[in-house]
Amino acid sequence: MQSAIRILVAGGLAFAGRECALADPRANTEAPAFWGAPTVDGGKCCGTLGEVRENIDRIDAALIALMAERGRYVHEAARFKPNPAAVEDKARVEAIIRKVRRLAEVRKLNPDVAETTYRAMTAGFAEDERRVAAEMMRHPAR
Ligand SMILES: C=C(O[C@@H]1C=C(C(=O)O)C=C[C@H]1O)C(=O)O
Repeated sequence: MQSAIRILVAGGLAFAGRECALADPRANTEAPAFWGAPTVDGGKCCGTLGEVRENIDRIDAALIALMAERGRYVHEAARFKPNPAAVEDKARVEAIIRKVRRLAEVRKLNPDVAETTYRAMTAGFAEDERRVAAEMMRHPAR
């Protein structure tokens, strides 16, 4: 009796797993869309989740290049701070947040996404700048 129950449960789980695999787009990035029509590039994109992700990967590479350039200026900013405790500038961060929210609106990007990203980014950059400032204090090259 118990083994019959075990077989039924195992069969049910296997069936549910198969259903999930069929419905789960992560299992097949070449499957057609479930809903709607393509919205990007004048309706040319995208036919598959794979195509969506190729574009996201291309944009991520460009964003990282821009972040690296931003990072070089953040390191430069450390030269104008007397010590690591003086690195963080909350008023400047709030001004940046207001600016990027406005820019996002113009570009039809959800301003909340811009704000969340920039709060994380400026916190990360400030941490990095503190490390650079501490290094400068240890080895002043004047
Ligand atoms: C780069 C600076 O230092 C820190 C990093 C900031 C940033 O990532 O934009 C902004 C303000 C500071 O917290 C700066 O003071 O401008």
